[in-house]
Amino acid sequence: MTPDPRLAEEQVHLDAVYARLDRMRATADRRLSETLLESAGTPQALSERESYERHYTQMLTRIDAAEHNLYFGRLDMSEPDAAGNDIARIGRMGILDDDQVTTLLLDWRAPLSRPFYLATPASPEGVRRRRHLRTRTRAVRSVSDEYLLSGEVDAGDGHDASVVNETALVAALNAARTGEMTDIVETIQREQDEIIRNAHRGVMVVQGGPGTGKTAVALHRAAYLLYTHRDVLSRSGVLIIGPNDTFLDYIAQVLPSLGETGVLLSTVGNLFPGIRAAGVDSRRAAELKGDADRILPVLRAAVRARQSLPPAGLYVNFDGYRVPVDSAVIKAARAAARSTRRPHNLAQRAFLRTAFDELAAVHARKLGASTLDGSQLLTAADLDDIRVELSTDDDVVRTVLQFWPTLHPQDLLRDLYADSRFRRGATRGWSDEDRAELQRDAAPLPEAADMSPADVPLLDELAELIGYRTDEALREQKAQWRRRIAEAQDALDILTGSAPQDIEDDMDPELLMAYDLIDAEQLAERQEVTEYRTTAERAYDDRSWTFGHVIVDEAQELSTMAWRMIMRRIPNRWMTIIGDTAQTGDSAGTTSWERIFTPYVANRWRLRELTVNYRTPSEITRYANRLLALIDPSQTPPESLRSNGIEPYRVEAPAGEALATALTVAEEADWPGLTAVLVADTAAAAAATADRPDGIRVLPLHDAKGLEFDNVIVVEPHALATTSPRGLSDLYVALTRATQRLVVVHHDPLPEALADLPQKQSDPR
Ligand SMILES: Nc1ncnc2c1ncn2[C@@H]1O[C@H](COP(=O)(O)OP(=O)(O)OP(=O)(O)O)[C@@H](O)[C@H]1O
Repeated sequence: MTPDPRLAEEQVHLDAVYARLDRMRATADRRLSETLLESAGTPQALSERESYERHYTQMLTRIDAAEHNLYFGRLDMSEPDAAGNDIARIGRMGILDDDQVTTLLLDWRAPLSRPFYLATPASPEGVRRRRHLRTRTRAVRSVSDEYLLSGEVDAGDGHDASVVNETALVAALNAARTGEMTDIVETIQREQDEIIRNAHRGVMVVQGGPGTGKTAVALHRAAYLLYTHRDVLSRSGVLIIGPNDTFLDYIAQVLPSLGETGVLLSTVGNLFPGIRAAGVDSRRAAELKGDADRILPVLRAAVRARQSLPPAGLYVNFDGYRVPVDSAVIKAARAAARSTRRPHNLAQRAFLRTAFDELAAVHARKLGASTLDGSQLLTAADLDDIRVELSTDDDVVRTVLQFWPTLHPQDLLRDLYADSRFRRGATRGWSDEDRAELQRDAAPLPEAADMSPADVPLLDELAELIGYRTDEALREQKAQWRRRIAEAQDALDILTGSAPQDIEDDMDPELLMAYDLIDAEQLAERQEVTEYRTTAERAYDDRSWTFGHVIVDEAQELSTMAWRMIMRRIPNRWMTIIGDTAQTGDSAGTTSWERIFTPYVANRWRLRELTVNYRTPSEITRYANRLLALIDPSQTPPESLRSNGIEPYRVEAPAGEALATALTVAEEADWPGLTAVLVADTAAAAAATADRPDGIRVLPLHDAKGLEFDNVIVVEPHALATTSPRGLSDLYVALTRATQRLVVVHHDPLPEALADLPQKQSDPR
């Protein structure tokens, strides 16, 4: 067979592009080394060095990310442009030649690349021919062409369009899964492209069934927005929220593979600085904590309960007198603080000011009253003096502050859970059962370990009510640090000034601490350097950070309290929301987008839908769609793009042995690719996970959300469908995780949607 001349032609261009990429890499490498060698004496020089260093490092990251499949598409236009060009080559990054004028490669996100994704024979967008290239290790392996103008057939150059038997899309969909999501830049489809590049600057909800590419679209939209609005977004950052850490690990490589690293990926549970929520709630507790109508009044009441009144007969000793601190004084101070309408901690100053005014007045009345007629003998200046003295008397300040103490969100939430009287007062109108759901022992756990994901939005809400800012807390920590350094310096001066020569042999442990702190000084200097942290890192540490764009994936799982927390991070409301209400498993989650967004943006949110299922072959989708009809008959089931001829089947297991049987099926079958065994019970999944051969994973359903595998075994669907109130949705999620093969292993009777699955005794390949 004669070699295809198109391969040679494209190889010439590919070589030129890689050669240029290598030169760009060498230049960036050299500049980075030079930058690192420069000394940075002044803070300004240090700052400049840091910013160059970041620039070259990012450039190298982009270059490295683009290495694989750098050049993948070409458009031949029907008319040349003004400069006489009628060919556009499209790749993972834009590349200009050494002259900085000639375009060797267009970035896939550039406007000129768009027809590559949009053109169809019905609407060719000026494109005559679209070419897909498959390359590996810098060599062109295959080329396939599509002719978009009528009359031009796929044969003009003597070669059939299907040099590759499958189109790039089908090849991508059939590829074995690696356990990590990959990018789809080469095969983005029209309805997906319209969402990725959508110019709407408000809330856009992307609804679509399982496997329609919602997550893929969200990630490519992030990459597109960073490219198109780099100035704004590199300063304010992009936040992507996912349902759990397993999911975030699964998608973590997609943006770096597109050369974008400045995005913060987080779960709701990790969104409060300093907290990694590891606690677990009962379903009812999570539901109560997630429901703003139920829990917000409780949090408000908890803060107000800390604004208390003194017991009768309380006084402070001041200047040899007993000054009463009675309800009237504290009530006046409390009213003054509340009238500021500021959060609790920030209103404390007003509280104290009024309290000292009142106490000074009480004291002055006693001290300065004329014995003749009771008239006030003290002047206004005397009263001022008393006020100042009261406000600098530790005992007085401590006594008064009990009634408007400085609050900390975590301490307050722990008290609410652990102190039954406090909880009872804050949860008026709740049933005893619901109240008991909040109860938790006051175990002296290490910081943050006891908080659950549902607690995190409550901490955030309390931080708002209290006026607690983590960046202020960090600043305070830093200030403390500097004070300690200064003290250490004093100690060191004394130590070295008066030290005997043999101090090294005879060191007092107390004095050693001074040396330790001097070491710490260098650390403190490094802290200064952390001012140049990346946007994502700074945003992570700062609760009050507001992002330029926020993407929420699996958004149907979020509670109303979680939404309040997220909305605080994005006051401009430029958001992309990805989800499928039919997959809602969390009982605090949503079944209606309208209910979620109307309070924030009224009716100014847009809905976009994805309709094609790229993941699941039609053999599997048939069963999943029956469930969808039960969950929400109004939803149109997504269409499967392909069929693979592998029929799902069931295997019956002895009582109590469904999981063991499923594992045997998985191991004996030895199917190609990754296999997931999905169960309802988290503990059973954890116990069965150890010692599995590579390629077989046992997962509780919650951790499989958003993921996909070549082969999926669903264990005991009846249990999945009945364990939670949203059980049918859970089963729907389970059935739609497979890209190739679905097997159901059960002992209990099957839900009706699966009742006609053919049975197999043992699994044939
Ligand atoms: N245009 C495309 N080209 C190639 N692969 C695609 C395309 N669109 C989607 N896919 C693939 O289809 C699979 C499903 O995509 P994705 O996980 O984004 O779907 P989803 O809608 O988020 O699904 P779910 O709701 O079930 O989590 C992924 O493997 C993804 O890479």
